[in-house]
Amino acid sequence: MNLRFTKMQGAGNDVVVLDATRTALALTTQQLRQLADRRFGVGCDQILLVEPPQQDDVDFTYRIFNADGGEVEHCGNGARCLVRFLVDKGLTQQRSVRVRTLNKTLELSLQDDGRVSVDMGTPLFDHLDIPFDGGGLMPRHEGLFELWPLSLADSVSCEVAVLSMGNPHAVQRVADVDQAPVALLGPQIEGHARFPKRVNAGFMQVLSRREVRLRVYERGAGETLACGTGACAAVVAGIRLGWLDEAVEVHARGGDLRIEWAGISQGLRAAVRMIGPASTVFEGEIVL
Ligand SMILES: N[C@H](CCC[C@H](N)C(=O)O)C(=O)O
Repeated sequence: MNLRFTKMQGAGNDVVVLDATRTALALTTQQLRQLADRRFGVGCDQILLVEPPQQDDVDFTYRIFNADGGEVEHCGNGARCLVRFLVDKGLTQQRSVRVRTLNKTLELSLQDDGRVSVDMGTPLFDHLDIPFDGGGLMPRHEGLFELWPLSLADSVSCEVAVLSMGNPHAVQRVADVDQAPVALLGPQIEGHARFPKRVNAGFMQVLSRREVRLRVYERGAGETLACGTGACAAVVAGIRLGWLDEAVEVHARGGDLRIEWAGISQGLRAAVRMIGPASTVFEGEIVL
């Protein structure tokens, strides 16, 4: 099969975008993995498949596949790339579009400065929604947001905040992200038994109440240069834990994201807003 694709990146998190708005496209897990492979394929962290809407309150369906071929619920950096793709390809005449993922409806808006603003929806904290197995332990009292201990190999343990942005996240605070053992602990946290659907593992260094540095070992992709939902999860966790204000600059290794969540002043059901870059790197055709 010859397949046209567009290679894009948002803060260094790179994606392959496939247009299935006019012709249906069904790729096997093996084909997805090959597409994402940096030697045998194009190479990317995630593959985004754009399809016609399945419901009348959205403009497109937005499907996301990790480099391991698994379909997932959300990709924040990918969402920014998506609206840039839709506008550049003339698939929409609007500068704002609504898209539906597996479990979320997102509003994406192209800003005059070229960055993209995304309404990332409401974070979820109930362990069943993440999902997270607290092992019979429950928050010490209703509504308390706290860190949970995870036992790892060689008697190592860490404490993580757990929450969902539609996809699962476990965020820990570290003194220095450059020194954080992401390669060692990331895979152990990703596959930890307390996360039935695995998890994205965030490592956050708090520089001030309005600025953090973040590294994320992503479920199904490994460490990426940025993780949009990971940035949202880290800021929401930091706000609920009293470390951060309601608007934060997140410095990822591949670029900067602005995350806003008025979850304290407007209640936990407030939506998270993410603003950041998105750009096309190249177009091509691959033989799968
Ligand atoms: N690895 C994530 C999907 C991509 C998320 C990330 N690339 C983003 O920008 O949000 C997961 O399995 O939930």
